[in-house]
Amino acid sequence: MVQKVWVTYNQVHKLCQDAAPRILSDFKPNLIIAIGGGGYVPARILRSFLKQPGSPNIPIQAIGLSLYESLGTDAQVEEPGTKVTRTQWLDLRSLEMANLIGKNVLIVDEVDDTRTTLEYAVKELEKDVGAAAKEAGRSGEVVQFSIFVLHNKDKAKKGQLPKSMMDEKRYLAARTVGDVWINYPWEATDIDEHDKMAQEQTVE
Ligand SMILES: O=P(O)(O)OC[C@H]1O[C@H](OP(=O)(O)OP(=O)(O)O)[C@H](O)[C@@H]1O
Ligand SMILES: Nc1nc2[nH]cnc2c(=O)[nH]1
Repeated sequence: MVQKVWVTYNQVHKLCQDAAPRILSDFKPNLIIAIGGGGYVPARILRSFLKQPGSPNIPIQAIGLSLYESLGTDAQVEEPGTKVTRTQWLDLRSLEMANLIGKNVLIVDEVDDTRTTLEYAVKELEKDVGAAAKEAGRSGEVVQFSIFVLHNKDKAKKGQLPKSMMDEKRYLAARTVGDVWINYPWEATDIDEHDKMAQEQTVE
């Protein structure tokens, strides 16, 4: 049986707060792309910590990717699917997205498990953004992608991220954990029970 851990809203908030200075100094994002559903709440919290006086908020765009589904008898632990499903994508022909060419984009998700989702997101975004830049006659200008996740599971990964991203340390996990199942607060149907489980557990 896989070990389960419970993470509270306050813990998520503080993980975003702790990571923000490093994201601001090293990644300097012009745009956040949240991978839904799990990336939405961390992305929104992070935006408040990335706000600089005198500068506008960093915009958040969303992509919807789904790999896991509830299949087994244990409703709390989901099984990985075999392929990533796109439920929402960016409109790269919009004016706002064209403005992104040559800028820094921070991809946000809550958890890096097998890395399948992040590999898919980075590959597909690089491909689409590259094509948009070419179309705009600006192929020389790349979009620099970086990644922020709340939790990275320390395990053999099925997906790979670009070597340059890892070498240049454009990947940040607020916490590295073992191969446990993390229950996030936004998945809870009874938040008081969720918080109770979080309080009673022995692991942080
Ligand atoms: O590293 P991986 O093994 O790819 O797993 C991580 C992904 O799995 C979860 O998404 P899920 O497919 O459950 O969709 P959801 O965010 O809408 O719940 C999570 O939000 C990540 O996107
Ligand atoms: N909630 C949740 N979703 C996941 N998707 C992949 N791993 C996890 C996990 O540990 N918790």
